[in-house]
Amino acid sequence: MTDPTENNDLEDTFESALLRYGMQLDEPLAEPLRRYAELMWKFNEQLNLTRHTTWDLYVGRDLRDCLQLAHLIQPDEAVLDLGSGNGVPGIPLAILRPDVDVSLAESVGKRAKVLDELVTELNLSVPVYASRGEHLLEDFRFTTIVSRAVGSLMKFCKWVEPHWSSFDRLLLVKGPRWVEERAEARHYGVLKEFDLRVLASYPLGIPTAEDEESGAAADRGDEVLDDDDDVSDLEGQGVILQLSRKGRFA
Ligand SMILES: C[S@@+](CC[C@H](N)C(=O)[O-])C[C@H]1O[C@@H](n2cnc3c(N)ncnc32)[C@H](O)[C@@H]1O
Repeated sequence: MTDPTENNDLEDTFESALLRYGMQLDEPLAEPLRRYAELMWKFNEQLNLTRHTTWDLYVGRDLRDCLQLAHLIQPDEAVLDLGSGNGVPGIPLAILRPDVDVSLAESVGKRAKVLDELVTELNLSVPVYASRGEHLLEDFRFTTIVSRAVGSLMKFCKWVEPHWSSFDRLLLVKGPRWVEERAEARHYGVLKEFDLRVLASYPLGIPTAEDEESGAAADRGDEVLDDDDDVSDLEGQGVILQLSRKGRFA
């Protein structure tokens, strides 16, 4: 697998990055996704929103995660992106899945204001709440909470623990360190009441021919992970974890 950030010879356009990562998007989706990145980078000059300021990083890290997530949401769901920051994954998800009601929660007021401007400019019908996501759960109900780069598995279990009647499942986009997060959460006993599943796993970086052949970016099915399950086959991969109440998605 190649790390695109180390190769200065690669052409850095949206189209070439999509090609390199083997992603195909129809123009009606590609256009707003391109525009979102351009707007985000414009706001990034005033406020620290993202370090992914090349097309390769945007496509290879942000879009890759959002496309994986988009496959895992059922029609007509109500989704909350908790800790939206720059809008990932909520904004691309709203573009990719217009049938889904997406809301964004961001606790830092200045970032929430920028998110508001982004969704307005992109003509998306996406409410933005300048609030801690878990506080919203006191007044609203969602089917799925999605989140990336906001907190450890253990933190999430604690944040949402009093609010499980306000949503059905959590989908967390995680890098390879999720294995240590799982060990920490197990150690403190916070996973006892929950089922943890790896809904998707995928290679980080540009997929190789072998990745394509072996189906490395594959749905993992919906097996609940047992305490002693060997997950070494997922080493170095990105994953989407689903946390739900025991037996809820049996
Ligand atoms: C590292 S950024 C990640 C942004 C984006 N999700 C991404 O993947 O690039 C984390 C963001 O979550 C926000 N945040 C942290 N805890 C939060 C909470 N409990 N509710 C809402 N926002 C939160 C922070 O203010 C920050 O903007």
